[in-house]
Amino acid sequence: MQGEGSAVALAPLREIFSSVQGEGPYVGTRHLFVRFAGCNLACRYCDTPRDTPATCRVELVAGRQRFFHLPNPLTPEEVVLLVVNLLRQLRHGAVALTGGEPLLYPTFLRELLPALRQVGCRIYLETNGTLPHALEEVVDLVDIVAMDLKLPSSTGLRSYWSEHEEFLARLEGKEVILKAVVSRQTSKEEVERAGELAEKARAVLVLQPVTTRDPNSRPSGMRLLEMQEWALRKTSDVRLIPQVHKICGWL
Ligand SMILES: C[S@@+](CC[C@H](N)C(=O)[O-])C[C@H]1O[C@@H](n2cnc3c(N)ncnc32)[C@H](O)[C@@H]1O
Ligand SMILES: Nc1nc2[nH]cc(C(=O)O)c2c(=O)[nH]1
Ligand code: SF4
Ligand SMILES: [Mg+2]
Repeated sequence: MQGEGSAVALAPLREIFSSVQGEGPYVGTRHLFVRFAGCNLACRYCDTPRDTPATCRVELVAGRQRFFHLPNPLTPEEVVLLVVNLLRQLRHGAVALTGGEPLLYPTFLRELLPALRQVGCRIYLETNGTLPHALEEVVDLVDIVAMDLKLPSSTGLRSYWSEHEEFLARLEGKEVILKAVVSRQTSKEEVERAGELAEKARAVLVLQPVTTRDPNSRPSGMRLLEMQEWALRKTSDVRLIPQVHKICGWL
């Protein structure tokens, strides 16, 4: 998103806050979350609003869940100042870029990330793995990529296997976490395909049970064990990890 006649990149954000990483192998680590607004997908299970809010809510004191609000869109400089204010208060393992879909804003990220790296924090990118060209623009500026594998059984969308393959091809040498949200309807074929991709990418595969009030969508504990076994026939590191922040009451 470009401002009128300005060279500065702008992006709409939803929130900036300090919390405990609730997903994947870094669960339990303190991360500084920067959540972009807007997404190119519409996963059935998504727990994040799809709109672009008029303002971005920002924590003043890391982790206290007390916010001030800034009008969207923001500039990279503003985001650096807001993030540095929180990083100065408390050690964080990484700045976690999420959304919405952060890779909708590659120009903004190219201006934001070098400044964040200068303050010495690792960059953790949470992404839906469907925008390989946008990834190409920023891959040198991120340290850890947590890439979702979008399974039709849980997203309710078409499959994105070819985009995922193109995306992974650009992640050589990066730390990659593959994450698949699974539901009661997730098939053996989908899980095996996810395992094959993880094996090819030499990445850990996280099977993340969908968080839902719908008992017909929630996979049973036994079904999750079965899914793990299906995936373990294809790759060696398969972990069953729910969204811990929703269990523990963290943002
Ligand atoms: C909100 S998305 C934003 C980043 C990116 N768009 C993506 O999908 O990875 C962040 C993570 O939350 C997960 N997620 C969202 N809603 C969920 C739910 N109801 N149950 C389990 N995981 C969910 C997504 O699968 C993704 O791994
Ligand atoms: N605590 C916490 N951990 C998270 N890991 C990934 C998240 C996301 O929404 O991208 C998330 C989130 O929203 N909160
Ligand atoms: S890609 Fe991520 S942000 Fe977009 S709808 Fe799916 S889960 Fe939500
Ligand atoms: Mg979340």
